Amino acid sequence: MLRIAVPNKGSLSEPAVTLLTEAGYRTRRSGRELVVLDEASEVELFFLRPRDIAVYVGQGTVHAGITGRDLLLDSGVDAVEHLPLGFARSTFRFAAPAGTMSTLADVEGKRVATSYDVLVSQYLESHGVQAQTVHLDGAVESSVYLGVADLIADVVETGTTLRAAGLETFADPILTSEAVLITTRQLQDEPGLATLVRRLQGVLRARTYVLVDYDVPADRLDLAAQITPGIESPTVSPLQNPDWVAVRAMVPRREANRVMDELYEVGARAVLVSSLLACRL
Ligand SMILES: Nc1ncnc2c1ncn2[C@@H]1O[C@H](COP(=O)(O)OP(=O)(O)OP(=O)(O)O)[C@@H](O)[C@H]1O
Ligand SMILES: O=P(O)(O)OC[C@H]1O[C@H](OP(=O)(O)OP(=O)(O)O)[C@H](O)[C@@H]1O
Ligand SMILES: [Mg+2]
Repeated sequence: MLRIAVPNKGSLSEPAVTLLTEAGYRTRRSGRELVVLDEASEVELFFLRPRDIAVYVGQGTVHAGITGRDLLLDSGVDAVEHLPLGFARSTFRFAAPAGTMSTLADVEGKRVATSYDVLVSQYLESHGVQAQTVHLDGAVESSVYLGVADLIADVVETGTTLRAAGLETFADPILTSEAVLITTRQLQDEPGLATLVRRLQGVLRARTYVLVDYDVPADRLDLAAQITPGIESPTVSPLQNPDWVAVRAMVPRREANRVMDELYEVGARAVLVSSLLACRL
């Protein structure tokens, strides 16, 4: 049984559960289930606090876990990133009252409020800046107005929370984060892990591609195939009318509309785009 730690709350939880469900795992039916055994897939899912997941993985009590890159680094645990998962994307940045700070040197001697003390302390130390960190559990943006800190270091996605607090980012981003699958160095070769990774990759790749089907005059096939080269090569099938062929190919999702326009231009018709649920490439 492969033991996998899954975030039980917060921004990571819902997309992580969706990903595992699409990858064919049985997930929890209610928010109160702490452990789910999926015998068919030979995995056990443990629903844990996102911040604790690196600790469990680092101790080897679970084989793998889903957490944020920022949380992994802040944990200081010797676990490794195995696969980026493409959701809960954010940057981790310094921010201060608008117009008060512009470079990292301005942080010298100041009080920095954060929920990620280890990450921030290590970053400041490696850049030769001395400052005091003030640990807060959340709503860090309010700390400056309330007088417990001079600036903050926190997760930024849209920047809406910062703007509402009258804060502005400055200096380079400390980190770019997203959800990641983590394991330990010792468990990289665990047999079930390869299956988990293949299943997750199958869903992640299926999300980034679409399937394009179209009919094209046989004498235009070469032109059309250049537009949709597919992964290996496009599938070409005969049609009842010998002057035409049917073509099927995978296309990156973000290019789907450009590809449809170009296919139409070269004479393709009945151009259909459909989503994929999962794949093995
Ligand atoms: N607004 C956001 N957009 C994208 N990712 C986010 C956002 N807020 C937090 N994260 C990411 O979620 C992870 C933090 O997990 P955590 O459980 O603290 O989530 P949270 O959404 O802040 O939950 P909580 O409600 O408990 O504060 C980190 O990897 C962080 O980068
Ligand atoms: O840039 P934005 O789109 O505004 O998102 C960033 C905010 O989202 C998270 O807060 P969360 O809602 O988790 O509250 P918390 O501060 O209590 O953790 C994070 O800590 C930021 O405050
Ligand atoms: Mg939060």
